[in-house]
Amino acid sequence: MTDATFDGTFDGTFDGVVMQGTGGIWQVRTDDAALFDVSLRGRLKHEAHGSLKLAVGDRVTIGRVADSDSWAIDRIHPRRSKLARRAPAGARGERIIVANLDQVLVVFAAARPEPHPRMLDRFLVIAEANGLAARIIINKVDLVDASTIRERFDEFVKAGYPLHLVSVVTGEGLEELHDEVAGKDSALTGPSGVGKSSLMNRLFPGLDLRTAEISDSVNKGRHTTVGAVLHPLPGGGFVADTPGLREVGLWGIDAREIAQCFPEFRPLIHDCRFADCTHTVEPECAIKAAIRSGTVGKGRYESYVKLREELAEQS
Ligand SMILES: Nc1nc2c(ncn2[C@@H]2O[C@H](COP(=O)(O)OP(=O)(O)OP(=O)(O)O)[C@@H](O)[C@H]2O)c(=O)[nH]1
Ligand SMILES: [Zn+2]
Repeated sequence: MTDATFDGTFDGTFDGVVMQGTGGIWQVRTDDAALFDVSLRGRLKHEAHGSLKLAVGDRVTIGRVADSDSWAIDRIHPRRSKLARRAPAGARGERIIVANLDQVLVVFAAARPEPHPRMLDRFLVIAEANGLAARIIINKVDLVDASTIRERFDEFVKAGYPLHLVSVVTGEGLEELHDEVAGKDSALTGPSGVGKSSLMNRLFPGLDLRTAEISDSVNKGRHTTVGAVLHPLPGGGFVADTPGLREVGLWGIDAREIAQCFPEFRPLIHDCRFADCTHTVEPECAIKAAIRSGTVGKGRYESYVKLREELAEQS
């Protein structure tokens, strides 16, 4: 197998996906499910300081380095999407957490731990700022009465987010959720203890989310993998476990962009009297009118105001 970029350095090339990586060694899974530990070629390493930074989730072409047993990444394919942490103000560049995602799965629990809707807003804003679709999953619905949960998360349904009420214990809602995850490339996130691993292991038996085998060379000298790790799903697609996202701040998002990160605000923004309306103190603000009429949730608006203030302080 060769391709147009083959320059004689490799015996052959294969296409695959970067599953994980630390310390310059990356694990690539080829399209026929073989795993390789690879490094970046010198040329790409230099480019990595520019716009082309290799990330978990990237599609790559790898090849065997001639006259050796080692493999290297020959080419990084263009990305269709990315989940990135932007750099703090003043710093350059961004850190890509996962490339090539279809959606972000934000998992919270109905109870134990108690859900914080305003924390959920932060996860959703991160997804929106990256142009990614988000799906809200409320696990442990066996612990709380159904109408209480529905009421509690109604503002997110109004905002247009798909909401899955599920329980690993009773099996409720799992079939529908399975159909929305299978075959797709998803990032999994949410607070600790909400049941993310239990849920994925139940949806895809054998996935073994937290105990995924980290190849020795990839994890050399480290106790835990710091970056995202992809878990391939049977039948295609993957789930990316993204520990990094839990601490992701909203660094680098412009305060003026934040209203765009609330999907239920987007169709209203142009109806405000002032084109540069901040939706806080101005008269004839379409968003404040929507809160009064109940089409936009008060809690969501509270998050908007708080996040906007935080971001304004950064710049
Ligand atoms: N009642 C109830 N308990 C659940 C459910 N799903 C998971 N749990 C329990 O919740 C606890 C946390 O589950 P985990 O799967 O470890 O949670 P996690 O989100 O992966 O946690 P981290 O690894 O810390 O991020 C475990 O004790 C599970 O048995 C559920 O649907 N109902
Ligand atoms: Zn306004």
